[in-house]
Amino acid sequence: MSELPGIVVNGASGRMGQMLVRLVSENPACRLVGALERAGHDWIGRDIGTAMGGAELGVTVTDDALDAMSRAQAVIDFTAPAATVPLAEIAAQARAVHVIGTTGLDEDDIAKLDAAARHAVMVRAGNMSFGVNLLTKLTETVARALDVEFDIEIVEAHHKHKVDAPSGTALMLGEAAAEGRGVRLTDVADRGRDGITGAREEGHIGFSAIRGGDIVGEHDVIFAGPGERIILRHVATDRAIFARGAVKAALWGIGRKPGAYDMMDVLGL
Ligand SMILES: NC(=O)c1ccc[n+]([C@@H]2O[C@H](COP(=O)([O-])OP(=O)(O)OC[C@H]3O[C@@H](n4cnc5c(N)ncnc54)[C@H](O)[C@@H]3O)[C@@H](O)[C@H]2O)c1
Ligand SMILES: O=C(O)C1=N[C@H](C(=O)O)CCC1
Repeated sequence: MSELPGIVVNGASGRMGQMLVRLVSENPACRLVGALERAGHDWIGRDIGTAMGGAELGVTVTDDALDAMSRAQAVIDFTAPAATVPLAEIAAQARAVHVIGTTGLDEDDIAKLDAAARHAVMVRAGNMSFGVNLLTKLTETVARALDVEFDIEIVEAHHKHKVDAPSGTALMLGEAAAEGRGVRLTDVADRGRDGITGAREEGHIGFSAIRGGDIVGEHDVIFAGPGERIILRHVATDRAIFARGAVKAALWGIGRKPGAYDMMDVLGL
């Protein structure tokens, strides 16, 4: 019998990293073969299972991405742009699937990721849950059906540790709304209002971000028209929804043609 596909988790000590280590090591369809952390992290050299406060998993936390990737068919990466961009080159060299949940990437970062995706499979999404990807489809459909009399506002809420705004999900939803409207999001996005802003511009898509406590992730897409409002909402209550999507994406990507994919491709939406 052939060996199960090996998966590395980058940012293994993080909120998402620990969730992914658990899901990958419990999944009968794959094996956890590596746990990566940034250089200097306290957990380097320790077994990832015991570092997380559980049973030993036989995988030592390392900052050596080249070595970890030599045993892997895929790497799942929910970290930060400064970690994800260099890892993309290493994953491409190893011809391993790179599943990217990291948000806060700028245009330059995305150009570098796209270059790496010419050599290996990359699956990237600002949100890996089934529910949000379905909501993204619905957002595009509703935006296409309504005219510009309906103002589109995206309101998101996340925990107090989140470092980027708008969230990756909010931007995904904004892109879908813009696509439905037949415009470019960069031309119509209002990403922060303060002071005497003037009246709202017709056709713009607004973003608002709430940060507090331990909110896992909540997104409303509001279509505010004359005399009525349509509100599409997703509420995440468990990070496992993102991790499950990421593991699914890793297994889906193995053996596929190199290229840049997203969760819509994985889920067939
Ligand atoms: N796409 C999705 O479905 C989804 C879902 C949840 C979170 N996220 C995104 O995932 C990312 C991580 O979220 P989190 O809540 O787990 O954060 P976190 O702060 O708990 O974890 C981040 C991890 O990345 C590691 N890291 C940071 N910089 C690094 C570097 N330069 N090199 C190597 N490792 C580095 C940290 O040590 C830490 O382990 C964020 O960008 C977040 O927005 C995406
Ligand atoms: O906790 C986070 O950080 C999350 N980030 C993603 C985003 O930016 O949309 C997905 C939801 C949780």
